[in-house]
Amino acid sequence: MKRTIVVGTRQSQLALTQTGHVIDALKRLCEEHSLPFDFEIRKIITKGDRILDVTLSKVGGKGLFVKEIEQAMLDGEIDLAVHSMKDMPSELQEGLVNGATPLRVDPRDALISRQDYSLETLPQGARVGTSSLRRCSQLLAFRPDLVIEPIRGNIDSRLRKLNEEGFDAIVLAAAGLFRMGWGDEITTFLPVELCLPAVGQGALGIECREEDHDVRHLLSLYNDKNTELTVSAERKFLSVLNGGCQVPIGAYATLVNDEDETNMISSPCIMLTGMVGYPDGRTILKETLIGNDPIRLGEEVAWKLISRGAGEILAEARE
Ligand SMILES: NCc1[nH]cc(CCC(=O)O)c1CC(=O)O
Repeated sequence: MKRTIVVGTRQSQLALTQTGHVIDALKRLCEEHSLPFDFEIRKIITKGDRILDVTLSKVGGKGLFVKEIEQAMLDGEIDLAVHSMKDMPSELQEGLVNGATPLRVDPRDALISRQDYSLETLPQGARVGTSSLRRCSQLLAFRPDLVIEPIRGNIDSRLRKLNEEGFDAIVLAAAGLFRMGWGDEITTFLPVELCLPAVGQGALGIECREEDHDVRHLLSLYNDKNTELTVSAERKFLSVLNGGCQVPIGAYATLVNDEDETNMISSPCIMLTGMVGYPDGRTILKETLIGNDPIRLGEEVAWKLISRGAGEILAEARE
């Protein structure tokens, strides 16, 4: 008897597309490993989807999109759910776990501009659309003359607004555009040195019930250890700073060496950069440290920034 795994998803095009990709990958793993599973999609409308017209940072509440999906999972209506890692809350509900962190794709932010402007060549006072305080802070630090204006909605409606609302450019995560097959829309990528990505950007998380051993076994086959390590350092950094999805915080971790001089595999070495900045870009604090343990590393980078005044910046940004 085949078990049908019910996959919950939000209705946005991005959510549906990501969920589709993950189901395809899981089906391939089931074939490879002779696992007897079928898959079925169930769409869920979350609170976050119903209030897209309100500024999300004002509505607050971490994991706005995730809560109802988690309840459906606890109720047994669905068995797993695919989340953009950067939208996944730091604390999952009791009884639920992140069963897999698949291989991360491009973590960078991308500039989509009319007339092929790069961030350097945008005219003085150009209007750039983004609702992210993190993007706003870093763009203004580099180009204080830019006029940053909020732009909300799904990726497709933001691309439409670029033209309809007369923006010179907008900034979106490259990952979402690639997953949608819209990579061609990208004018330039913002280097991570200029615009540090959101914690977990470009990665996915796959949530399931802690006790669901069939699903957890399947998901363990889909996990990417390196992505899991680097993303957990970034997420620890964020949780120490107590950041939600709308704070001027960024972080990006990579593995710096898998081997020591003798070419023996040594424990992975993680390099984590964290940033906190005023939304107007007048000050940006950044810190880079290297370490073996992702949790300690995340804490250390956060404490270092706190000792340099990150707490005051965040308190002001939250007002
Ligand atoms: N904040 C919304 C959001 N959540 C996840 C993505 C796609 C990128 C990703 O998976 O990291 C986006 C769009 C964006 O920021 O441009």
